[in-house]
Amino acid sequence: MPGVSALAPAAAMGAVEKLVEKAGGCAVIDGGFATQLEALGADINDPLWSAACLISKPHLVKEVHMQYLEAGADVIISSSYQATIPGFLARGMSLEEAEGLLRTSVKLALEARDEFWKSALRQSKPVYNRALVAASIGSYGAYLADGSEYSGSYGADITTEKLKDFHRRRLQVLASAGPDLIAFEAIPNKMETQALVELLEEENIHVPSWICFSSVDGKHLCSGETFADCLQIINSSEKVAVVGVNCTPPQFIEGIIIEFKKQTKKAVAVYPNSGEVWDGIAKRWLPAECFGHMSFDALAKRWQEAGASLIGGCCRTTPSTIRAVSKIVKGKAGH
Ligand code: MET
Ligand SMILES: [Zn+2]
Repeated sequence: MPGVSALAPAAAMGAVEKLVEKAGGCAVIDGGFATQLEALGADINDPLWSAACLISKPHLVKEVHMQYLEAGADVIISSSYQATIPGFLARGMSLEEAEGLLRTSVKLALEARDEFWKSALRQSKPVYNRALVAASIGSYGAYLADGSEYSGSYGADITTEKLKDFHRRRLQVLASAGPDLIAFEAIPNKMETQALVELLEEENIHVPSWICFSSVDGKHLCSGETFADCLQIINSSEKVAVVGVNCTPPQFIEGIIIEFKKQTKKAVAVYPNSGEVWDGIAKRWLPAECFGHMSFDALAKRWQEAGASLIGGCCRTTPSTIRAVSKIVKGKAGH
């Protein structure tokens, strides 16, 4: 059954549908995680990127989660995007240590959520919902850190089976660490989409997933393959509750939502980047190409009207972006 109708009884609703309903039809996702870690002084110029902080600065990881919760995020995404077992092993860690760090990423997000929720209840702040914790899983390309994250070209030797093997153990470890959701982020091609859908079945993962693609032209995945082809694969899976795009320029999002709404009944999540472009060679952000005169939050209102059920931000967005998004999509002042 793809998706659950708006009239489904509460008992039949999944965690995401319940949250979206509680949030008034549109839930807010957090913003750029690595971006905010850097803003707090962390050095993420590392093959493990933001996941390096799991080793050196776990208190900053928790602090970033707290800041996004405070800003109004209904979903926070763990710091495991670029945390991989082979990545940690290459750092000289044991398998136990590597798996422990993956679990730590979920634990830090759960602790932040629980502490924040406790204090929101104490202060009876009705603007907040109890947030969900999504365990982040980046693509194989994010692990390679060679630019293929945004090209989707994994080379002739890569097969669906190899991609499943790459993702298998991390998925098992993260799913067993107690998150509310698994968030596959910035998936750049169809082969990886197929691998993830098959893996969720094979491993019989009970935590609901979302799969978000990245796009550089607003019409295709980074690989050039169509959203329609990938959504068809995902529609057949009951394990995937949400589909969407992240780390994609904001000017493409409205068109993408319209396309997705034609192709799927699943809830649609969008959390674009700021529109700045990552130059992987020079390792710096280039200024945003013009996306009209609209601010990120004004665009978010249009994404909501176009049918997105979850809206947030990705790289180069910050807690103030999320505060503004939360205000505009929930129509509530006061964060
Ligand atoms: N959740 C990750 C982050 O915000 C997504 C990165 S997309 C390249 O750091
Ligand atoms: Zn991003």
